[in-house]
Amino acid sequence: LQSNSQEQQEEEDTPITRFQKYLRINTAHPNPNYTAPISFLLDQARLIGLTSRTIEFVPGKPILLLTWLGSNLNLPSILFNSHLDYVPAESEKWIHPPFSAHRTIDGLIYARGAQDDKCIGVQYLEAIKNLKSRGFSPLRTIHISYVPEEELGGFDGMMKFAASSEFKDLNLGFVMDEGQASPGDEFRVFYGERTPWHLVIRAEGIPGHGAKLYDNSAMENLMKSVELISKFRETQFDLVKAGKAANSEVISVNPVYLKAGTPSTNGFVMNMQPSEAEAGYDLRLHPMADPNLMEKRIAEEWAPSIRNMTYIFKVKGNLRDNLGRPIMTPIDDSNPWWFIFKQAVEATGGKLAKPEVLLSTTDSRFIRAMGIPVLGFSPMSNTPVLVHDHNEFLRDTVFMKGIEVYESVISALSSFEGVSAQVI
Ligand SMILES: CSCC[C@H](NC=O)C(=O)O
Ligand SMILES: [Zn+2]
Ligand SMILES: [Zn+2]
Repeated sequence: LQSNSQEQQEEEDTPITRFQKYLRINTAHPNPNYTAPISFLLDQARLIGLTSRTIEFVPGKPILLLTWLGSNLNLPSILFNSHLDYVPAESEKWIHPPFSAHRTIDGLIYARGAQDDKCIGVQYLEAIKNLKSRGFSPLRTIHISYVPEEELGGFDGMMKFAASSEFKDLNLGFVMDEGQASPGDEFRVFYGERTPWHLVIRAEGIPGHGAKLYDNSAMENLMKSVELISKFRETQFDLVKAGKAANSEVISVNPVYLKAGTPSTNGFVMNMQPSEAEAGYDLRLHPMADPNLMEKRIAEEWAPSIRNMTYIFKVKGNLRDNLGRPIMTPIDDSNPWWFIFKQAVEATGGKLAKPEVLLSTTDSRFIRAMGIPVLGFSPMSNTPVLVHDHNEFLRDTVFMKGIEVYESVISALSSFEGVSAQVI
């Protein structure tokens, strides 16, 4: 009986079943399907009455842009962004298959992407659909973007889009992008995020017999650095453990690979000390961190040339905008969007937690770097943070509440007339 009612439930066309359909389209790396989700979204957009455009900066990696024109085309527009891709999932380690979007009797929807970030991609559309059916008409133009490749750093997605003339022509005044779930009653909101530096350090030395003790081998030099980096990591982690800083307020540095040794047919040659060794690290820097100080530490302590070491950055995100300011969206009197957003959330009975800097990284950084204010927000309260984890889920009632929150947020932001000219 139960399975029957579940099947019936899934045949209906509701916001929840549309969410499930979107989740089931496999957009996991390394081979995300970008055509299927875009055709799904285009169907929705047509039904709702939004205009659409796809732009392809990199072949096979399209961006979908949906638009609801405002009544005053002179005012800067607003953008709601989400990404099409999600990270892979180890199916056999999940309690429900990650690509089936199973909804339990209790209303939990298990799926890769349920939190990160297909929820918001559908909620934006559902909210607009409801606003349209209530006869609302926006003053400012509303855009919704669906971008590829966020999970790989956005280099073939938002980075190219943000640098384009198409983006400039949108004349954006304010942008909303993904946030993160909140285990408590309050919604979380992000005004900035840490910047990624992907660092590779390399040591070279003369090879030698595995039985010989000698100075300056590649391995010895690399291991010295590994120890120093671990010590630095500990100083940062200690601040967090002592309650002196939040996780996102310190500099994190985590080893992600080690590469050394001379390969043989059954593993590695065991009696040879190798002539080259390298290690990869994922660093994340708070926007207020000093990038010059960090690079000095890397050059002088972690990869000093006097120990035959070199370093390169695979990724080195900017910490400052073109005017030299830390890349953060103001959340004070200087940013009226912040107050409109906050009021709109509170009007639905929602409460906001103290605004935060995000631990990880999203596409927002490319937009903030251009001086456009961005808030990161995914309306998921009373929900454990399961981004990139096994058993990612979202409760149906939380998803539905999020639609209501976006109705309020979208209508408020798109009705904002702007700061009136100052009277002298
Ligand atoms: C090099 S930026 C990578 C972006 C990625 N975003 C989500 O997890 C992250 O690792 O934070
Ligand atoms: Zn995401
Ligand atoms: Zn992610």
